[in-house]
Amino acid sequence: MGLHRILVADDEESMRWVLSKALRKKGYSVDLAADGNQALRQVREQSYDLVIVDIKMPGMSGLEFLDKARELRPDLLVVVMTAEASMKNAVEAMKRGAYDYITKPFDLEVIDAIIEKVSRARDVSNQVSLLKQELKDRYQVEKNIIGNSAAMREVYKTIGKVAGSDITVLIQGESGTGKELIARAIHFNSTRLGKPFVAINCAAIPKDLLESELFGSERGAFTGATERKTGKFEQANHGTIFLDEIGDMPLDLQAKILRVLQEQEITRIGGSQNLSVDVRVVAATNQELQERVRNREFREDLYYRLNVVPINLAPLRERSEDIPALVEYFLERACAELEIPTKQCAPEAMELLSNYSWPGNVRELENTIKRGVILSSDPYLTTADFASLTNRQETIHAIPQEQSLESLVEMKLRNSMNGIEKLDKGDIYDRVLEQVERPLIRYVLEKTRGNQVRAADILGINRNTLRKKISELGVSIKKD
Ligand SMILES: Nc1ncnc2c1ncn2[C@@H]1O[C@H](COP(=O)(O)OP(=O)(O)OP(=O)(O)O)[C@@H](O)[C@H]1O
Repeated sequence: MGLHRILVADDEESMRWVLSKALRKKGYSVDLAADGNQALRQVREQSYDLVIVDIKMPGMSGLEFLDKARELRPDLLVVVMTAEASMKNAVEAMKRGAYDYITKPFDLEVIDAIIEKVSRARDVSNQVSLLKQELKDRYQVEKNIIGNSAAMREVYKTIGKVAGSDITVLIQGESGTGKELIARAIHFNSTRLGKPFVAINCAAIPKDLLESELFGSERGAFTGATERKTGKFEQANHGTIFLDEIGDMPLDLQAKILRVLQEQEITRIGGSQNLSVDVRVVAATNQELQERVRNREFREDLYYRLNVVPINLAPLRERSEDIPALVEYFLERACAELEIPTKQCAPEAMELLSNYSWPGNVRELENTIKRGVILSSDPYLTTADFASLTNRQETIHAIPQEQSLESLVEMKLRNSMNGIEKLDKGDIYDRVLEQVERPLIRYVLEKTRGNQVRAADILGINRNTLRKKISELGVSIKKD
């Protein structure tokens, strides 16, 4: 965490020079401003870990800057520099929220001490906010796992038993049964709470990229590796890694995962150093792993190593007594999202839902309820609202991701286009498409770090079309 970026604002050029030289020598990135206005502009445009500002500057004074800067960024840490003679100013600055003050003239050691103090304070405050967030998540996880069937009660018992230790857990279950939800519950109920939970879907990442995603790579390890990259195992240090769809992992990588489990060590691609990591592994699969072991597609030793404690999530059709509670839960959530009073499900509709086979499991049920809520204008959902269940059995579960995106877009559209029928004319069609295109392109460019050739390939559009769209839509490209 620590400090990286510092802004120094002083009208005295010599002071700027001395401070920037000293700070840069210590490896910080330093920006300079010659007056309060310029400093404020920079604070608006950049994010700084620390601002060191002279209190006495022409134009906007340091105190005025302090007020305005903290209005823009309430968490900004500002240290003011003041002449010894004007202690009153220092007191005033502290009252207005300065983090500390230094009296001029000062030795560079004073600056070192301040930076050390700021660094420590930032680390503590970062840790506190991480903990707060994760406690919140934990609370939500507990509240968010629904189901009181014997099968689910067994799952809760196992979570309780394994959460306190570092035992490796293998969660098996069909797609959409809640494997990731359970993995999170294990993490958030363990002593690793407050440390990272890192999930990676081994089936979603191309095989040749998976290794560097997991273990990281050194600069120059392969073409295109222009900088060092930390892998998911390093990111999950002291926390939990969730290896989803582990059954899809290629055999050579399986051997490497086994090594991490045995030795708690990883090596970045292109690196020679072994790095020790302390990571709890929770893996999941929707395939018959034992079958894959028999077919020699999955290493037997890894299977036993992962399967220390198995959790089997039954498909929803085998625990249909959980369906009514899940329906109510998803009804409440969908209506809250739409900011409408909670809808109910008529008894016959509930029966229909309870008897359906749910090949896409809980995820499919969740999407079906969302869709029902959006499309019906009545406070009661009836069998008519779910009539399509009988004839879309074959297709709906094949595209759960797309369907949920569609529901989400539909929900937003309906929410934001109230009264549209009163318009005589408009350009709604183009404007809506633009609003979908822009975030899509921005997202893919972000993921490809601004590489337009790769982005066009992923999007499946022509490179020139992409270029045109970027300029027409005014997509800004962030390269980090
Ligand atoms: N018992 C449950 N209570 C409430 N929500 C659930 C439950 N089980 C699953 N869900 C919800 O269903 C959706 C799918 O769950 P999740 O992603 O955990 O499934 P998965 O088994 O990991 O799926 P996949 O194998 O496709 O990755 C999520 O939105 C999750 O919150």
